[in-house]
Parts: sequence; C-alpha cells; structure tokens
Amino acid sequence: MSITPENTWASVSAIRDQAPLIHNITNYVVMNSTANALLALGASPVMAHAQEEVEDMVNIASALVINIGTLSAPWVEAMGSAARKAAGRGIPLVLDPVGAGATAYRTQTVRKLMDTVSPTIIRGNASEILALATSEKGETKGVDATESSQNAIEAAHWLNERYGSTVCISGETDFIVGDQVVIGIGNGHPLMTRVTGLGCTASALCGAFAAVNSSFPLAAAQAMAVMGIAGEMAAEISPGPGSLQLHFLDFLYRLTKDDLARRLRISAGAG
Ligand SMILES: Nc1ncnc2c1ncn2[C@@H]1O[C@H](COP(=O)(O)OP(=O)(O)OP(=O)(O)O)[C@@H](O)[C@H]1O
Ligand SMILES: Cc1ncsc1CCO
Ligand SMILES: [Mg+2]
Repeated sequence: MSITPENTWASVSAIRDQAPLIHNITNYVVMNSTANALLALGASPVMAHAQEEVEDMVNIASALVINIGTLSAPWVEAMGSAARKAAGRGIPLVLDPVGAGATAYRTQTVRKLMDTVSPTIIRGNASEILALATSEKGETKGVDATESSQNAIEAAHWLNERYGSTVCISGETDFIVGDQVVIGIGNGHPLMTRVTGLGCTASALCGAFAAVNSSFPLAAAQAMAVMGIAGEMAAEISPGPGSLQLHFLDFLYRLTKDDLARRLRISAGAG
C-alpha cells in the first residue's frame, strides 16, 4: 500500500467523475473556503449542522466531515447524531479536532465523540493529535501547532490502536498513521500556515478521497499530497497569503497527472 502518482491520479479522477457529496459540519471561519476547495477538486460540498436535518443529509452523503472549530452545545448534539448515522450507513467519517488541548470543552467534546463513533480518519496538527492522546492538559496554544508532526507519531499510533482510525498529522511533513503503516508526505509550503483553515481544507479533502478510496491510509495520504502539491505550486507564484488562497484553488482545479508525477514527495523518517 504505497502512494504513487498513478493511484493518486486515479482517486482525483474518480472524485472528478463521481462528484461525491461531502457533508461538512464545520466552523464559521472556513465554511466558504472548504466548500470552494471541495468544488475545485471536483467533489460536491454541503454544509449542514441543524439537528433537524443532519441525519437526512448523512443519508445522501458519501462522506461526513466533522470539524469542532467553533463549537456550541446544539452543534455538539448534531455532531453526535450525524456521526452515529454515518457509522450506521458505513460511510467514512473524518474528524478535525481543531484546538483540542486549548480548552477543556474542545478536548472533552472530541473525546466523547470518538468514544461514541470511531472516526475513519482523524486529521489534526501535531499539537491537536498530542492533546487527544494525552490525559493531562495538552500544550495546544489556540488552533495552530506548536509541535512538529514527527513528535506526534507515537500519539497517532496510540489513537490508531485505540479507535482503529487512520491518523493524519499535518505539518512540514504530513504523517499518515494506519494499521502497520506510516506514510510521510513532504509536499507543501510554509506560507500555507499563513492562510486560515488550510488544515480544515485538508480534512475536507480527506473526506473526498475516502469517499472514492476505501483504503483509508492511502486516501488520506493522497489528500495530503494533493493539498501540498497545489499549495506549493500556489506559493511559488504568490507574494503573500491573499494570493496563495486564490492560486491554491486554481491549482487544485487545474491539477494534472503530470503535476503529481513531477512533484509527489514521499518522505522518509516516518519510523
Ligand atoms: N512548515 C510547513 N511546510 C510545508 N507545508 C506545511 C507546513 N505547515 C503546514 N503545511 C501544510 O499546510 C496545510 C495545513 O496544515 P496545518 O498543519 O497548518 O493545519 P492546521 O494547523 O490544522 O491549520 P488550520 O487550523 O488553520 O486549519 C497542510 O496541507 C500541511 O501539509
Ligand atoms: C482560527 C479558527 N478559530 C476557530 S476555527 C479556526 C479556523 C482554523 O482552524
Ligand atoms: Mg486545524
């Protein structure tokens, strides 16, 4: 199970052909940007968080993405209902534990959610992944990482064993930890951290790839490779974060098999 430009292109093509419906319960900050990224990739996004409709929406979706970025009690209830429905239907569930470790409410909510339904993929930055696997108060400061992704690999293994989830740690190198497998993706650009919500976008793309590829560690790795490649291509022609955001969408939309073949960077040091 190794990631190649060919199998990544096969997943991109499947997304473009099938336009899978990706149901997102996500935060106020990134609703627009993640919907646009899913559209640029070729998927079909919908944002829905009302308790009254989340189960019906999961019923017609190909994947569910839950992001705890801007929580409140009614949303937490809706997240639980949606996650249970997704598990019942057997569609992939991606969890983005935004800011886990920063407040007790976030950490407790996300732990309760994981104990209710095992996520298919957990995608967070290193601080968030560490916080989920630590019993004491984690070291997260706000929503951005203060740790390198390499430092969270052990925590990712622990989460994988406990919940059966594929765990994806984003950062300079993205690490994807599954059963008996660690994949490192070296694509991306530091300027990506200066645009809010590109991590949330990565989680949404994990949903799209998991909708068309049931080998979930591979799907997550492909999503992170495509994120990183579109991000670095955008960064190369962007003087700052504003234009990066626009060019990122354009490169996602225009991504070719040749871009993948020339740029995919599988990283060692995943042990
Ligand atoms: N130092 C870096 N060099 C290259 N790429 C990076 C770097 N840091 C992050 N990235 C890339 O940026 C994207 C977002 O990852 P990041 O770890 O910043 O997520 P995050 O902290 O959850 O972000 P947010 O909470 O704002 O959504 C990923 O595709 C990741 O590979
Ligand atoms: C900045 C921010 N605050 C809550 S969610 C979010 C988007 C990035 O995670
Ligand atoms: Mg994040």
